[in-house]
Amino acid sequence: MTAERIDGKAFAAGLRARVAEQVAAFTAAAGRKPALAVVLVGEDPASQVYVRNKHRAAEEAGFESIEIRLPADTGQADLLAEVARLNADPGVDGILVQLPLPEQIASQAVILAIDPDKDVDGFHPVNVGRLGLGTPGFVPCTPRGCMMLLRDRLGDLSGLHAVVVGRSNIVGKPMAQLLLAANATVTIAHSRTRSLPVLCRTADILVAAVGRPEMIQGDWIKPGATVIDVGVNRVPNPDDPQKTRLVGDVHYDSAVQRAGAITPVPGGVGPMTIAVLLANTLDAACRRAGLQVPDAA
Ligand SMILES: Nc1nc(=O)c2c([nH]1)NC[C@@H]1CN(c3ccc(C(=O)N[C@@H](CCC(=O)O)C(=O)O)cc3)C=[N+]21
Ligand SMILES: [Mg+2]
Repeated sequence: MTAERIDGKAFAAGLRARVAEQVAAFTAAAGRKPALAVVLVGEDPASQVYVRNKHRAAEEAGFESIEIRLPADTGQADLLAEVARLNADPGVDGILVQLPLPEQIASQAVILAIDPDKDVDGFHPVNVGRLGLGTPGFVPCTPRGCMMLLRDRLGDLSGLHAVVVGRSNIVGKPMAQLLLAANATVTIAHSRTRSLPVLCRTADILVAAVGRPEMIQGDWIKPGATVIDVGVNRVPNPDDPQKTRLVGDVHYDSAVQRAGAITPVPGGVGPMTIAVLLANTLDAACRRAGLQVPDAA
């Protein structure tokens, strides 16, 4: 059996096109473009690539894209002042502070300072609480994108066993909440979980978000399962040590022989993250303008 490849890149392109249409409708109704502000502190090369990609995707979809770059030695107070300025700016709908932040800055303090109604990452405790309660709020982009791919592939998730490997605040925990809200039976596994391969083999849905390159092997996968690989790991390229290669948390070549469907890396979950960021920003703009929030998926 060879798994179907879940084309996140194509799905994300479709989502971005739908968002672009809704952005045009918003701009006509509100008399201004919806606006996303992305704050980058420092010069981490990977972060620069992500921020550039977000900027390009936002402009292509018709958003006003505001990029704020601050030096690597920026103090916490200065970053908080920047966030306060963006909170107070009525022309800004969504605020994203790129993580990780330099070590002199406590990311929790920064996240807490963002207006929850502009928190398009869904990282603010108010939005984390809303997700837990099942009340309207912003859902983190990566898990929301994974849910769109799962619903597209499987439809109703009721009663399926979902195993989420990884318990981070930005992926594992919110992913588990979303699966639970969709009536899946959810297990959260992590680095201390005993008999992880045996547990994974009971999963109808396996979400890999541990940040360990190619950790999950084909023989950990239940035949026919749907595998969502959230990992984005840069590893040395064996063919050319000067270069790196992007791999997931799943060993793709062995997993593809067991799974029913699997997301590749790159081209799976990553592109969805950016498309959902745009969908969340449009939601924020509509809510702030008192317009009806369009259906994203
Ligand atoms: N406040 C904040 N919000 C985030 O959402 C956030 C963040 N900080 N910090 C970093 C992580 C990571 N992240 C990704 C976005 C897109 C791809 C993506 O498009 N990946 C492409 C490949 C890109 C490449 O080649 O490097 C793919 O998987 O096909 C990956 C990872 C968002 N993050
Ligand atoms: Mg862990």
